[in-house]
Amino acid sequence: MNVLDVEIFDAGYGKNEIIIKEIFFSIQSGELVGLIGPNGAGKSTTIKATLGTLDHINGSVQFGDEKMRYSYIPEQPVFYEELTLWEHIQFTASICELDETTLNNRVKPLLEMFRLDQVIHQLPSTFSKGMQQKLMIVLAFLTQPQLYIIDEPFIGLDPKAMNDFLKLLEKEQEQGAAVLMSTHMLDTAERICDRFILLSGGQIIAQGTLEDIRETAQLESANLFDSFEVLMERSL
Ligand SMILES: Nc1ncnc2c1ncn2[C@@H]1O[C@H](COP(=O)(O)OP(=O)(O)OP(=O)(O)O)[C@@H](O)[C@H]1O
Repeated sequence: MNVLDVEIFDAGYGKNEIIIKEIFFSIQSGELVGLIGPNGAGKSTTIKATLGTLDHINGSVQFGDEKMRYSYIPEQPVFYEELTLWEHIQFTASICELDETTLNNRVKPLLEMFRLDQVIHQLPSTFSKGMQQKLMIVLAFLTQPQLYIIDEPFIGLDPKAMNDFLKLLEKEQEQGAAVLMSTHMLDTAERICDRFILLSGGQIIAQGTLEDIRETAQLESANLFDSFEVLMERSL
C-alpha cells in the first residue's frame, strides 16, 4: 500500500520562487527510502513541500489515508522553550491520544536507550545538540506512526545513539512503517535503504534501488557514492 504519493511540478519559499521542480515519487509500507543529494540540492525543501509548509507548491501530496499518522524529525531540533522534556512527552501523548499504559510502556525503554531518563524534568534548551536530537527521536517513536519523515538524523548523535536509532527504525519497518530519510551518510544509506531518490539542483536525477541507480549511471557493481558522483557530473 502506498503511504505517500508526491507529485510536485514546482515549489519554493517565495510566492513565485522555484527551488524544486518535477519531483515525483511514492513510498510503500515497510520501505525505507533515502533522499540523497549535495548541500543545497533541495532535500529539506522536498521534505517541507511534502509536509505542506512551503509558501508555494504546484502539485499534490497524498498520504495513505486521512487518518494516517506520520512523525517528522527535523534537521534542527524544535521544541518549546518553557516545557521540560517530560512535558514534551505528555504533550505529544495527549495530541496523539496515547493512553497512560501505552505511553508508560513505550517511553521508559526509549528514554533509557537514549540516556535521557535522568533529565526528564529539565528544559531541552539546556541540552546539548545531540540530546536535543535524541528528544526529537524519542517523540517521533513514541507515537509509532505509519510513516517517518526524517531530515538528516545523524548529525550530533554519538555512535551508540546512531546504532540504537537504526535498530529502532529497522524494528518499525518490520512492523510495516515506511521511512523517507534524507542523509549525507552514503555508506549507511547504501546499507539500510531499499530505494534512493537522488537530487541535484532541485530535480531528481535518478531514483530506484541500488541496482537501478547503477544501471542509470552505467556503472556495474559501483557503490552508491561513485554512482551518484557520475550522475551528478552528467546532470551539470
Ligand atoms: N528558508 C528558505 N528561504 C529561501 N530559500 C531557501 C530556504 N531554505 C533553503 N533555501 C534554498 O533552497 C535551496 C535548497 O535548500 P535545501 O535546504 O532544500 O537543501 P538541502 O539539500 O537540504 O541541503 P543540505 O544538505 O545543506 O541540508 C538552496 O538554494 C537554499 O538556498
